[in-house]
Amino acid sequence: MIRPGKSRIARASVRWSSSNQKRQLTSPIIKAEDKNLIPIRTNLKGSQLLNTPRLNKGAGFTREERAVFGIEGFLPYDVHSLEKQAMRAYSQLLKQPSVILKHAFLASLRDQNQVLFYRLMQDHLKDLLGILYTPGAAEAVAQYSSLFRRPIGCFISFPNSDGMRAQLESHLNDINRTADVAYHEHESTDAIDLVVVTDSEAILGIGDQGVGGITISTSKAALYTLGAGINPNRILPVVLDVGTDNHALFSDPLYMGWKRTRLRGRNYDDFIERFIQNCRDLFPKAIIHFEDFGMANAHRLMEKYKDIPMFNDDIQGTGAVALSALVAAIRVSGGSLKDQRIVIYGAGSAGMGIADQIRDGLMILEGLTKEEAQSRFWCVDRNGLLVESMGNALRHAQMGYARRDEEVRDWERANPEQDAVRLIDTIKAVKPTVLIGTSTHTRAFDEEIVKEMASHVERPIIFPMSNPTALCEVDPEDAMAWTDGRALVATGSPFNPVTLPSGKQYTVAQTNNALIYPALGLGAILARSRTISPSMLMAGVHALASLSPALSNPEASLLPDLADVREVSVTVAAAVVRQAVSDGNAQDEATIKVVNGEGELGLEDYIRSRMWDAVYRPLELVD
Ligand SMILES: NC(=O)c1ccc[n+]([C@@H]2O[C@H](COP(=O)([O-])OP(=O)(O)OC[C@H]3O[C@@H](n4cnc5c(N)ncnc54)[C@H](O)[C@@H]3O)[C@@H](O)[C@H]2O)c1
Ligand SMILES: O=C(O)C[C@H](O)C(=O)O
Ligand SMILES: [Mn+2]
Repeated sequence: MIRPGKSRIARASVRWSSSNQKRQLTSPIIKAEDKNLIPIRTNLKGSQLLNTPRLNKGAGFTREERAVFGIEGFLPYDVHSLEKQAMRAYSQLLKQPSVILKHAFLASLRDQNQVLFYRLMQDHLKDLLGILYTPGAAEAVAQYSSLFRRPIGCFISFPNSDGMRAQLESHLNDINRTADVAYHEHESTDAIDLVVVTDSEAILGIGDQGVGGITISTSKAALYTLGAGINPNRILPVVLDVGTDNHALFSDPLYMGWKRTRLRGRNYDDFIERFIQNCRDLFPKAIIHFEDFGMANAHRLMEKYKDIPMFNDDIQGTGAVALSALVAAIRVSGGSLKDQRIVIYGAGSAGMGIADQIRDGLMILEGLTKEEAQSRFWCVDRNGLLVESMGNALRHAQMGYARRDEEVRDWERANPEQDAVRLIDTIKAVKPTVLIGTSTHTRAFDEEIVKEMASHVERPIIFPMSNPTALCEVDPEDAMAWTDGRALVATGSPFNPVTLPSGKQYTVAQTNNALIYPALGLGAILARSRTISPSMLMAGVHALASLSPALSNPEASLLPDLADVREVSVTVAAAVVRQAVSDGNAQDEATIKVVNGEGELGLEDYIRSRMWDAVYRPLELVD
């Protein structure tokens, strides 16, 4: 992905933060109340206003607003603060007996009162992330059609594709009618900064989910707001319904999507092209976030659209978060990135995205050639270790990583009858320092594998990154028990802290792309970057790695807590913006000025000042 000579991150200018350079997370000094929020102007009154989630305040409407907008008779008398409303909503949520019903409660709150939904989420982010996002979102996606109440997001279905432009325009008009997209003075009035789109072929680790994939787009969209303060009214979550190869959905009478096998080939490509061109026309400033596409399409589309502001979260976001965690882990284990022997189990979008990002890190930071960098990896997929003799069976993204057959010829095999070199064979022969799981293979890193790895290295670095929780390659508690607490572990889904043999608690970092993609998006939006370049990603990696708690305390988590993502995002977005400006990729004059030291605020405060907060803005009636 790094094109030699194109990246302007000069090797000499790149320094990983060392332990004494660890950055502190600071709390925002710019409060929502000080942001000079523009009143919302609307002509909606009465029940129409109450039924418009982007404007509704429920019991939070002031006395004056109730009189002006004709809603006194629609509401009980007392006026409640947003804080009190959030407390009530939280106690209602706690009464829901399961994760899926809690998720459904949050979805319906979002669909009633947007500000209250975000305020509740912000107040209890640590508790609620696992419900709204991974792992809760997985269940919600899978049960989409049975739990459906009211649609949220944008549905572009292939059989309706003649009207695609009109469908997108309707969303734009609807946003302009039911929301005031300019949140504060600096914001432009043309909506849509960000499109989050999935075609649902590879949702998390649960595969093809058809139209239910809309919930991954809406969850990722909510994380942009919670994690980086992107105005929710300027984000469009989209599902492209191109059919499904999940035949269980066909036989479900309640399934709500298009009951056809998945569109492939030319028709698929033309459909995606029309979607991208319509987005470029209607939302010229928007960046496009691709989520959970199948591996073959994900890589192809990323390559095809690399000259527009887009990124693939599963490939690039995941690569970036994994490299950040790896850099932190190496600080603790000692040694350098170039000394690592890295086994990746599950050579799909995420696995190969991680390989590419670490490879780029080796090239930029350690000055390795591409071939030297690729020689540090052994990738194992369903059919075993990737080797050159697999030929055409190798996917394009895997090619540079296939090992020479001679290398493995004399390896000891657990099952010599089989051609494939299994994970255990690879671990025995390679003696890896790093083992990353993106396979969706539950508990694949069993006791034998983990103990074998730990018998060769002092601090085995083990990242079981598959989501949701049930698909994780190893429970961190087991990994710690099998290594006497020596492993450095980070997982994709949230896990509780582990008690080590010493009696100390070990916090397991959540190595989830949610720790970095919101800030990548924010940085790209503020800079109005022409593309999202490899050097911007690498700048984000540096910034995130510099915030690792493990830099100052080797027993601490490898990455900041996902619940602190909003402050993490300020630092990461600042790095991304700076890189976009120094690459000549930024187009936003105001932001460029700030980076050049000509603004009223420093860059981080400027970023905070541009973030959306869950507060009620005053309402003004217009005719
Ligand atoms: N932590 C994160 O931020 C993050 C980000 C993206 C994806 N993921 C997770 O990574 C996993 C893979 O996602 P993806 O988008 O790369 O999917 P993918 O389908 O592109 O890749 C999965 C790969 O694993 C391989 N595989 C499946 N079963 C296997 C087995 N038994 N042994 C070896 N290989 C096997 C498949 O052949 C495929 O190449 C999912 O669980 C997803 O949730 C995590
Ligand atoms: O959604 C997540 O939790 C991360 C990631 O994008 C995934 O596909 O698993
Ligand atoms: Mn994903």
